[in-house]
Amino acid sequence: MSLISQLLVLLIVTLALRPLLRRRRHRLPLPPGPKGLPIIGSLWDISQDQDLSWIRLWKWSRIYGDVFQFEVLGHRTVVLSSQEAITTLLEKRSWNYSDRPDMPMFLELSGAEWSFVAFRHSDWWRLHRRTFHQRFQPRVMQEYYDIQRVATNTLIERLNASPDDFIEHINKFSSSMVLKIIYGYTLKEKDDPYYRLVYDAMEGILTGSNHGTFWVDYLPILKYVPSWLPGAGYKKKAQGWNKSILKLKEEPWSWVRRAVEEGTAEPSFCTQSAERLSITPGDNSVMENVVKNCATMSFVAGTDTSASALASFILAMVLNPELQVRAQKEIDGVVGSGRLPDFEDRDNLPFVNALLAETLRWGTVTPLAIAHRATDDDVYEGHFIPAGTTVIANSWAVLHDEKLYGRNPLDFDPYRFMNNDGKAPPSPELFAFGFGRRICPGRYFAINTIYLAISRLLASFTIARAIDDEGNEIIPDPGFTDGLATRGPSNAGLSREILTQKHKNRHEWVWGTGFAF
Ligand code: HEM
Repeated sequence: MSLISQLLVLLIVTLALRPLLRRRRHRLPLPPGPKGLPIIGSLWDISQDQDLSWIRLWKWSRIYGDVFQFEVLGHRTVVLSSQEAITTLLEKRSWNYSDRPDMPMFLELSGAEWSFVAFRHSDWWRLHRRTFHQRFQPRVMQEYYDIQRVATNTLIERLNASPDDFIEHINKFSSSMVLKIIYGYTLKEKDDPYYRLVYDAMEGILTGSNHGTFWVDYLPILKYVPSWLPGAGYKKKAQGWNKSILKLKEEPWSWVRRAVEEGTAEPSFCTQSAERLSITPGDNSVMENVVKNCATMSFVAGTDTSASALASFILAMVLNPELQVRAQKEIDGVVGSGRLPDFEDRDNLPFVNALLAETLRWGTVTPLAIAHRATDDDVYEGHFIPAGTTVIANSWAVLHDEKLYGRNPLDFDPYRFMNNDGKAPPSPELFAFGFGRRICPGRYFAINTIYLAISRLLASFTIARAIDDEGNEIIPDPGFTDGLATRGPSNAGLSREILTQKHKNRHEWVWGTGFAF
């Protein structure tokens, strides 16, 4: 029998026997869910539904409940869509839900072995998390203020010079900050190699790490299938991503290494961690590898996420000009026109804070967070959750729950956070950054970044609607992209409608309250 036939037989036998071999370890029923077909389970339903992944899961939750399950190729996934279920399982019982499902597409085939976001719950993951946390805990945040101020001012200058390129400017804004903090590297104005590198790798990272996008995540044996076999397109995709994903780890680190050798290195996450852990860059120690992994992880995690939140904010301002006027009045009243808003102004800017909260809620950057996995068998409200189950929290569903955030959750409405009767809804920060022991460790830095950018943009510009050839305002479609991290303007809503108006009377950034920086 040829190798292919052997592999196919092995595959079919594995799939057919999986349900039979699975022990029924508990008498309680599994959570409700779609029945699915023999062997493939709900794969057909999933592949037929063209909705964004979190909308599809939200729709299923309306049919099967806030805790439902489905099976694909013998792999069980439980989806949590309510605050109660997420808090109980992922927060209160985080000892059992801090593992990750296997992500062979991402970690092995695409070469992202540095990505500790995808590591199993293990000592190896703990070592990375501790190393990262040292430089991203709240008490360190002030050390980054100057870098955040300079990056925000540069963003304003770039927007003023070429407003049409606003998507590129916000991308550069967030990557310039992480490059500086992590490697001590200053982003070049044009053709920066590391900026290009991270965006070259981004498609593979966002798609590959979204668990379940590829069958191989459900059936890891498929990673051994030769890439020339029909249907093995995922392997070719992974090979295409592999090069830039690997380079992401090596190239910026080599730059730091050279800078250290030449005595020109600026203090950064890399140099400070190396000093603290007595590593010499290039010594090939275990800890050198850990620091390199953490650095690469931060470069990636910190680049697209904050940029995505800012893109959603800009879209929200284009859609809701009256909110912008109100926020600008608040800023003018508190800060005046002689300087830009700063970190210490934050407590005095309640409406700007409400805009920030609503941006995190409405434009949910990571709508399905990142998949967790149950380590041991568990029971929730009379339903059995077997060990090994993948557990997905639908953060988007919770952040759009009318019971928590009031009416019209699809509308951008910061007033929902301005309630003075003591019944303000829960802070979106509780759901926007993941859960339990795997909660985003970069969230303090991300919130500071978004706050400063929002408040300084509002103080500097009025973000106006584009005008079409007939003189009518263009109202962009608030479309969101699919994947691990989404984007408000999606390069489809705002950019397609506004940026492609390049040579017409288009999107307008009007110089605002008239101060200099
Ligand atoms: C708006 C900005 C951001 C959002 C919405 C966001 C969201 C998330 C989410 C949902 C997770 C998964 C949590 C879970 O598994 O439950 C995560 C993990 C992570 N994030 Fe962020 N993040 C943001 C910014 C950042 C930044 C700026 C950094 C670093 C500088 C960062 C570093 C990380 C790391 C290292 C992990 C992996 C944690 C682990 O698996 O233990 N994030 N983030």
